[in-house]
Amino acid sequence: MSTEEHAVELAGLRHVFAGRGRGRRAVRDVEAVKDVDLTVEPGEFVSIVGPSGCGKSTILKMIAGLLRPTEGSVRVWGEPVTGPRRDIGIALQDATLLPWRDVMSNCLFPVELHGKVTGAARERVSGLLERAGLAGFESRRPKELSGGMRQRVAICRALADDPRLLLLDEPFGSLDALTREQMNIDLNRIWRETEKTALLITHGIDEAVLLSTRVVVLSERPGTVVEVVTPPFPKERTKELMSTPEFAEVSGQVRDRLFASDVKVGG
Ligand SMILES: Nc1ncnc2c1ncn2[C@@H]1O[C@H](COP(=O)(O)OP(=O)(O)OP(=O)(O)O)[C@@H](O)[C@H]1O
Repeated sequence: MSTEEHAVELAGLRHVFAGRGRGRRAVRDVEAVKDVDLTVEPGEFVSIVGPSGCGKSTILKMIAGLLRPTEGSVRVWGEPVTGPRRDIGIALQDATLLPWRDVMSNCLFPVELHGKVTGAARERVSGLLERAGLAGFESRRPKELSGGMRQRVAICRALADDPRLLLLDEPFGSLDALTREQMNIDLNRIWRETEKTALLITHGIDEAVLLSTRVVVLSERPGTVVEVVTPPFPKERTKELMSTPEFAEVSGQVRDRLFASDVKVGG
């Protein structure tokens, strides 16, 4: 492990999805991301925003070890990523909970995959569920929960094996605006209390500014970093913050860059 330990280090990252076939039915190669350089420090909450299809999920999958870069390197805690890692937790847009398992055993699933479920793991999950406002729902099945509750379970599950890095791909994309705002406040609290490093992909500019220590703006596909905005707010974020002129200014900065980034960078 390197002495200077970044949580995530992306250098010259490029990914091309290979095409297939020939002639009129051929599917062309797609260059999803290129020249992505980004470093995330321990304890940060970094959001990635960018136009639809600019390669955000592709970047996340490469960090998670689910997809190999065509060029460049991905390091997590100083080590090259060669496949899925136990110290990375992931939550996606769809909660993808197992319908026949209750909340507790859904959360314990990644712990089971990696070994034995100990009393300590159960306790950790109970603590997470409590922080997520789900105490008392441990024995419920996913279908007995609301959409927001299911997403909270998915985040608890991502944290269940005590990962050092949390990867979130549009986890609240399917929720209504009000629930989403509440989830953001909850996620900020969970992030502060668990002291994890988090990387979030989102289409929500306000969500990114509200949650993040840094917001990374990508260009249109092939996605590359065009701006990094640092919201100058304390770690604890509140709903009230969103109505301040300072918040509006930072959101405006991200929004302007995002619309400007609709212009292709580097051809
Ligand atoms: N498995 C795949 N095979 C081929 N092309 C793919 C594959 N996955 C993604 N792509 C292409 O790569 C590009 C980037 O996709 P990606 O899902 O990373 O974008 P995104 O920024 O996350 O999009 P969105 O914001 O719409 O969710 C898109 O053009 C997409 O069509």
